[in-house]
Amino acid sequence: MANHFRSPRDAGAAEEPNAPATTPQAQATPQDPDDQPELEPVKVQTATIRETTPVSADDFDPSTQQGYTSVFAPLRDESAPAVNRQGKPTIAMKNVTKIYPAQPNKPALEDVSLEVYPGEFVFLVGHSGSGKSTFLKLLTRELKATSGTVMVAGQDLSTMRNYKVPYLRRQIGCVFQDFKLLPDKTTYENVAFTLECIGKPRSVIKAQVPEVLRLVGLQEKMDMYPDQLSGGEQQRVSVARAMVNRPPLLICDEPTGNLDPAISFGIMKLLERINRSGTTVLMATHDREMVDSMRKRVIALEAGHVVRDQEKGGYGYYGAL
Ligand SMILES: Nc1ncnc2c1ncn2[C@@H]1O[C@H](COP(=O)(O)OP(=O)(O)OP(=O)(O)O)[C@@H](O)[C@H]1O
Repeated sequence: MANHFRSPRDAGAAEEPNAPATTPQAQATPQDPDDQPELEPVKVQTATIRETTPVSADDFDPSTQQGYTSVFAPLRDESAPAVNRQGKPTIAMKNVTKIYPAQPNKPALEDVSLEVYPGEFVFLVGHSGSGKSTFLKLLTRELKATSGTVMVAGQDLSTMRNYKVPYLRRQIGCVFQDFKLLPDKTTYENVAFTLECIGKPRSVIKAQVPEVLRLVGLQEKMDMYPDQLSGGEQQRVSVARAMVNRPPLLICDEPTGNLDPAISFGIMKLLERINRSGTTVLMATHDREMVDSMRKRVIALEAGHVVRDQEKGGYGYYGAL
């Protein structure tokens, strides 16, 4: 059995001001210690997840551990009204323009203003080169806007000092097309690494990692390395890693881009479930079928402009280019 509890190799990396949000150490969030509701395990693709106790050698009550937060939040009632758009938005962009120095006459984004509220599920669609990745990178402060204001979770990224950026990124889970797993770490270790890097106690890690792996249906593959997993399984590890600390915002850049349709559907159902437990999800995608079947809010970009912002929208005509 792999050593789940070895020290992080470079826990200090979490505090690097410019650590990209693509890394596990960038993903975390403030915790609510009272948030420990139970939830039925999810059915992922064809595998039924058995109701088991968390895989742990020790018999202890994780909820008594300081810093423990269950990843199993209650699901929002599906028949409940759509998201309440009052209060503080998770994302607020006002007149945002981004110009790359290499293309000074062609803004990648121009005068973009929009708001995304807590609990929303939003698809970001558009042709290749329309500005989707630029949009997402502005939210993690991988890029800074040339002008305008970008607010995430109430924080103004335009004026945020570099040393605060890692703390911002702890509130944003990221899932990418190419998974970005650490190849020399097991499933368990890949997820645990996120918590290790932000200094979570070993007892908390030991409780939360099996719990989140159970949620994504990988509790029986905890000791496998990424190259022993299928693409869909790897993506589920990366989803587990992104949400192990229950970030309020989950950003997904083409999360199903490398997966076949059936597997993609399982990933989308997982993301939808995470969303229904309160996490705001923003997903850039070219997956027309997925967007059309989910009927969520759709924001469409064309040449750096928002050309559509539609409740329960479809993909639109972006497939040909
Ligand atoms: N580092 C960069 N330097 C200069 N121009 C860039 C840079 N990154 C992106 N661009 C340009 O900005 C525009 C938007 O690119 P972006 O990557 O955001 O599009 P996208 O919608 O994510 O595309 P795709 O769907 O292919 O990933 C494009 O014209 C692109 O060429």
